[in-house]
Amino acid sequence: MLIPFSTKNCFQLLCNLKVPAAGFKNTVKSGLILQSISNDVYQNLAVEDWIHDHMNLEGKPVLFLWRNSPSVVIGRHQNPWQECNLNLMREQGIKLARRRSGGGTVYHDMGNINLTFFTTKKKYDRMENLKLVVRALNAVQPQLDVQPTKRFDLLLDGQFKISGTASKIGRTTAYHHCTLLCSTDRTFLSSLLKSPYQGIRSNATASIPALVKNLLEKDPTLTCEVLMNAIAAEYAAYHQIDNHISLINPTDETLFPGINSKAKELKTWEWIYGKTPKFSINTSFNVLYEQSHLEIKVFIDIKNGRIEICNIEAPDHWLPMEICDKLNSSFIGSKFCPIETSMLINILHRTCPEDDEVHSKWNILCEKIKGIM
Ligand SMILES: Nc1ncnc2c1ncn2[C@@H]1O[C@H](COP(=O)(O)OC(=O)CCCC[C@@H]2CCSS2)[C@@H](O)[C@H]1O
Repeated sequence: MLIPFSTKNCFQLLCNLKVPAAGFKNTVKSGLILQSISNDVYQNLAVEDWIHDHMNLEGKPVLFLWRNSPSVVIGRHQNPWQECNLNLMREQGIKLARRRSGGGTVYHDMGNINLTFFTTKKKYDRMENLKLVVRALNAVQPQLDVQPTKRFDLLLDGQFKISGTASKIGRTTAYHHCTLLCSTDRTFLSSLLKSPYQGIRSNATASIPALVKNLLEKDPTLTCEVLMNAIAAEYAAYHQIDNHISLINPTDETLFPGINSKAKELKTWEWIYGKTPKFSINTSFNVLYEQSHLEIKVFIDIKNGRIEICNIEAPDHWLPMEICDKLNSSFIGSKFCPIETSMLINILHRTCPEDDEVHSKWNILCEKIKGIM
């Protein structure tokens, strides 16, 4: 449902945004600049969904500025096991989010700015938006050499990526969102975006790795605050609107009715992992058991994030096939996820409570499988 700008809802939006009514009438021709007070990636992505689904952007473009606590954001059609180090992320408490737009995987932290340009489908123009960002950067530092590329990245000094782009085009409205690296932890970025998982086969969209750099490394005055203000000023000038950034709270249901359920959906396992395009894993592990080396072969098919086919093969003298197959069949239908695997093995143990040796061998196999989840 589109909620036009002039409805009660939008009136509320503008009031709550603290835009003085008179000032709004006199100075604002069209458009809004919003900035989130939240650093939660799911809440901020929910704001994008809400604006996309409910606002009538005809003649009233919106710029949304937002930053997140450390998170990895994958594209709509990507495979997180292929794109990032999920074990490291869990260890470090890094959130994983799947966005609704296509494209590759990026890392966000408080040193990365996200910009979402909302327009009607007709007015959607990524190059125009990127040129606006370049003008803003040059307004604060005229010496910066920043250029948009054909794939809508922004490159610093002709070689370092400082911004990546993705977009979503709906029936009537569209948005183009991009990152801007100001002072992100680059070491962390590259270690998180390196997948340790081997033998994955899939048709999921693959990311295009690039050399990245922070703007602050080029000029220490280019802080996130300076950059956000510069972009807002350039946006206001370009659209001839008031240079005012309205702070919004993405959990405010009076402003965005239904937004919390959008954030909740974006946080679910079913959305983040379950939307992964079907894939398979063909790999092997070496296991040391009582001084001998064993080779364990693994073939797994995963659909909607759940195990569809599972063939774990151990040497028959170590674990007879029928015992190994009990483990294989217990995996069918379960989430490709270490927590679910731990629960599953506990249930399986209860089917033969007295056999400690089998338990320990199943445990060894499960620990190995959890390592690739
Ligand atoms: N934050 C950030 N900014 C720019 N480039 C990055 C970033 N994080 C990682 N990278 C580099 O880009 C590639 C992936 O490039 P690739 O071109 O595959 O993907 C993208 O650029 C997607 C951009 C999505 C922007 C959205 C805006 C709001 S929510 S996320 C990655 O391997 C790194 O080398």
